[in-house]
Formats: sequence, C-alpha cells, structure tokens
Amino acid sequence: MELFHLYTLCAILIVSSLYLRFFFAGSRRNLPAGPRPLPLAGSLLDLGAHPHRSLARLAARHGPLMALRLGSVTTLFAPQRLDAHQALRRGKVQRLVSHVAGLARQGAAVDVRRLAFTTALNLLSCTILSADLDLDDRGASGEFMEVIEEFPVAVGAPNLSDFFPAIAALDPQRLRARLVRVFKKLHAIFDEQIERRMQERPPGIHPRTTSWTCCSTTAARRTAGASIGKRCCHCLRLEVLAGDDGEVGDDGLGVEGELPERGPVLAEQLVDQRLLGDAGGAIGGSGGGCARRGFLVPLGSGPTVDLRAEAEAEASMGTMEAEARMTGGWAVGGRQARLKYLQAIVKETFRLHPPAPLLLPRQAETTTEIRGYTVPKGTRVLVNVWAIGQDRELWAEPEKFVPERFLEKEIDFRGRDFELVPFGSGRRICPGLPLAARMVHLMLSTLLHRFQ
Ligand code: HEM
Repeated sequence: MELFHLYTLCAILIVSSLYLRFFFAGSRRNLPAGPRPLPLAGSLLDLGAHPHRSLARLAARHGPLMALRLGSVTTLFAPQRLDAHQALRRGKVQRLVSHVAGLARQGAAVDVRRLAFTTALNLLSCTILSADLDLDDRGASGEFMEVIEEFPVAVGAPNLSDFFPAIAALDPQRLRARLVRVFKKLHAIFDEQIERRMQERPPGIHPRTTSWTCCSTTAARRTAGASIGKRCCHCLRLEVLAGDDGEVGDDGLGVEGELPERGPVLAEQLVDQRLLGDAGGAIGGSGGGCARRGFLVPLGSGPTVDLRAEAEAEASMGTMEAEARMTGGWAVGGRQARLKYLQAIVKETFRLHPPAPLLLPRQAETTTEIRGYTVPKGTRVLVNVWAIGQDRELWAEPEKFVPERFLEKEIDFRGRDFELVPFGSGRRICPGLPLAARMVHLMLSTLLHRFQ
C-alpha cells in the first residue's frame, strides 16, 4: 500500500511538471526576452522593495520590451510609450500600395488624392468604429469625403451673421442651413455605422456601462430591444468607440500613441460634435487635403526634391524591409521619423499650404492687453497661419518650395515653434496631430518608394 502511494505521488509529480513545462514553454513562445521565472513565484522575487528600480535594471539587461512572469501572470513591461496602432497603420498603407499597384498593372489612372484620403479615413474609421472602408468603394468613402469637403467651405466662408449678430437668426447667406445639412449627412453616416455594430452584436448583450461610455437609458433600451433615438446617439458613439467589450482598447483610442494623455475627454471630443465639426477639415487635411494641396505636387516640380526624397525613402525602406522580413511584419513605422528630407518636405508643405489657414476662431474671455492695445472681452481672434508661413522676416523667399530650409532649422510643427503651427498650438492644438503626422509620413514615403 505504501509503495502504491509512492508510485501515485511520483506519477502526479512527473505529469504536473511535464504539464507545467509545456504550459510555460508555450506561454513564453515568441514573448519578448525577460528573466527566467522560478516555478510558481515566477520573477516576483526579482521585484524587491523598489519594483520601479528593479524593473529598470532588468530592462537594461533584457531589452526595452520585457516579459516577466509574476506568479502565474505574464506581464509585459515597456519603459517607453508603446505605439499600439502601428500595425493598423501599416496594414492600411499596405492596402493602399496593393491597390495602387493593381491600378498601375491595369494601366488605370490613380486618384492619389482620393486614395490617400480614404486610407486616412479608413484608419480613423477602424480606430473609432471598427469599420473598414473599401478603397474601391466610391459610395461610403466618396460620400464621407463630400461631407468633409463641404465643412471648410461652409465654416470658412465669411459669415455676415458673425459680424452682425443681430441678424444671425435670419441666416442671410444660408450658411447655418448649409452646415445643418452637412451635419445631418454626417450623423446619418455615423448612425449607419452604429446601426451596423448593433446588428452585429448578439441580442441581449450590451457593453459594460462605465462612467463615460454609455448612459443607463441607452443600455436599458438596447437590452429591451427598443429602437434608440437620436438623443442616445452620443452615448452610443462613445460606446462604439469603446469597443465591443466596453473597454477602450483594441480599436479604441485609449492605446494610440500620444492620445491617451487626453483620455476620455479626447474621446468625447472626437466623437461628439467636435469630431464631426473640426476633424472634418482635419481629416481632409490628413489625407486628401495634404495630397491635394501639397505633398505630391511640389515633389513633381523639382528633380532635386524628387530624387532626394526618393533616395531617402529607398534607403530607409531597404532597412525597413530587411527588418520587416526578420520580424515577419511590413514597413516599420518608427523609421519614418528618421527620414529627415521627407520630414522637411512635409514641413515645407504645411508652411506653404496649411490645411486650416486661419485655425479655429478664438474669442477673448476677458478684456486683455496685447502690445499696449486693449482687446475687449468678446473680441474674435483669428490667427493667420498662412500669413506666418509667408512672412519674409521669418522665411527667405517664402513663396518658393524649398524643403532644404528645414534641414538647417530645428523647427517642428508640434505647436512649440510659432513660425510653423499648421495644427495650432496650446490647449486647443489639434489632438489628431500624432496620428496625422504618422500617416502623412508613412503614406508619402511608401508611395515614393514603391511607385515612380
Ligand atoms: C494633416 C492633418 C491635420 C491638420 C493639418 C489638422 C489641423 C487642425 C487645426 C489647425 C486645428 C485647430 C487648432 C487650433 O485652432 O489651435 C485642429 C483641431 C482639431 N483637430 Fe485636427 N488636423 C489634422 C488631423 C486631424 C485628425 C486626423 C483628427 C482626428 C483624429 C483631428 C482632430 C481634431 C480635433 C478634434 C480638433 C479640435 C480640437 C479643439 O478644438 O480642442 N485632426 N486640427
């Protein structure tokens, strides 16, 4: 009997150690490097009294992205910010390239402006709505593009009502009516996406309610299978933004580069009227606007510019592809940051053709003094970014497209250098800047590299 117990114990030990070995080997497969875990405790003992210091020490040994097993939980540590949307961006640009290659093989014309626009839009719609727009589809993306193009026209046109508020109710130029129509179309597009997401969800399941994602009425109405009125759309948009499980995550904004710093506020901004209002012009800027107003036109206008940019894209892409082959991925987005000349082209284009030449209007909240002048409360303030880009005191031969000027100057468009503020500056700086900047560089360098 004693012997039987001994055999049973041995068998259990052997089976469980084999299982644990298999389990942990499998779970560590293709994980980033990290310290070898002890049985059961994993690397818990490595953390010590000051985990932040111990982790930094371990990262210095194992690399910037490190996997640790703490108890039974595998944990990933990154001392730097992670760009979780890199794969999504790459996928979109890869699709753009395949599409353009297909058109080139057929000898068909390529509408770069529309394709760049749809690619940028696609990234946004995947990020916000998990919906992919077809590059061929003139329907959905074409309609969206029309709506977005109408915004700057309706918003940017000088409006008599702004100058004579007493007649605002009459809307003499019908601009307000026009904007209402545009918003209606845009809401219809969003409503369609919301409806689609709701249809796809199994009946009776509604996302977890969090303080900012979804109001209880909406959840209750949906659970009851009732239709949802326009008033609930705001909540739904936030809910859609939050992804299927109510978490801002895989397709939500909470993981994108620099955006989480602004958190739910940004999410609300993006999804509520602001997105519908401001990002409209902005989206046009990030894709079609840039292609239309700038990047590709000046590139074709000077052989030096063209060749240098191409050579740089070529060199960088060579490395990127080698890297991609090793990692099994595609173009490595981070490398874009090192394309100095391409960056200079992008900056020069923003200087000459800022997509929002007057930014968004401001209003003085209090009476204030600037350069000895009094600015009364309520004064409308317009910043002419286009004129700043044309200022002869700041730029030599400002009317010329000369990217080289940015090779000599340490000027960026992120709102710190007031000579170049195509995305605005300060508290109301464009929150889409990181996304737009990455997409513009990635699309431009990829197209230059792949096509003549
Ligand atoms: C090349 C691309 C883009 C350009 C040039 C651009 C430019 C701008 C500018 C000039 C403003 C006004 C800033 C100010 O008045 O100080 C703005 C605001 C805004 N942009 Fe962009 N944008 C771009 C892309 C995007 C994208 C891709 C998104 C969305 C993901 C976006 C979302 C917004 C929002 C929500 C605001 C309003 C911010 C606020 O009022 O606080 N933009 N953008």
